[in-house]
Amino acid sequence: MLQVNALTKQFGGQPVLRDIAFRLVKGEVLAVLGRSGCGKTTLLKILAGLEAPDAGTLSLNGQNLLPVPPNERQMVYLYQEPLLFPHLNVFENVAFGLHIRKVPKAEVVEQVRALLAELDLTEHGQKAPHQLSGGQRQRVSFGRALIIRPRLLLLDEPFGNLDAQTRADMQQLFLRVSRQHQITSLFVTHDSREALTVGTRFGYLDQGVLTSFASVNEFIQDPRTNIQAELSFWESIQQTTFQAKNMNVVLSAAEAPLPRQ
Ligand SMILES: Nc1ncnc2c1ncn2[C@@H]1O[C@H](COP(=O)(O)OP(=O)(O)OP(=O)(O)O)[C@@H](O)[C@H]1O
Repeated sequence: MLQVNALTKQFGGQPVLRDIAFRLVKGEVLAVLGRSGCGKTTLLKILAGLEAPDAGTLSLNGQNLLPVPPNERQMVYLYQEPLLFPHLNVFENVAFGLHIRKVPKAEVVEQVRALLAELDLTEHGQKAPHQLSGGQRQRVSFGRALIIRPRLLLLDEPFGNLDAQTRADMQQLFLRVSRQHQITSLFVTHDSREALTVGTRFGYLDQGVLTSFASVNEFIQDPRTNIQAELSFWESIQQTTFQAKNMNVVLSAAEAPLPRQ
């Protein structure tokens, strides 16, 4: 279990995170919605060990994480821009984390093949990163993360650069794979629909204050998430279209020649 308590951070006297507290059980995905500049990246960097908090505690399965250096936290931080080694092909990029852990070669081949198949990348194993599409590169990056069985996956708008369809496909893939491997994740996004799709728990970060919601309904109902406003917008569009269609039916009926008596 990940436990975060009373975490605070300032930059130049300006508070960026205020008294952040939450718990995450294995396999849960905390989707944190927040506007630009609300402190999402700072929170992820503190969890990953790339920034130090000013105060607060951070523990994973009872272990105090604060003294643990980033490379020993067994966390993976995924951003919008997939980080791949340009000189290694897809297979070797995914295998990298196993090679540095001295996993026997035959086992590496078996694990990487299985993961590439899961990520629909089997036919791209020999390609270099520059020969892939953005969505494929992001899948390889995901594969590099998953292969080392991270204790916590930190996702910072990971699909923000992808077109709407590829983004939706990646969300589904994330859901399938993270459920299957019981990956605990903190997924930050500006997009409420993405938060609703990937999250099992929900939070809203505003000016460094994290609100955790007890249920998806509370998250949807909170006006700050803007979900109700968006739903009303789509309902009004639907109504307008419906009325326009009906109007067309009435007009075309009026224009139709009268049946002969
Ligand atoms: N190293 C730093 N030094 C000074 N200020 C910083 C530093 N890092 C972040 N900040 C400030 O902290 C605030 C939060 O930054 P952060 O990157 O966490 O925001 P964010 O929510 O991830 O935004 P975005 O979605 O735009 O990436 C911003 O006002 C930013 O300018």
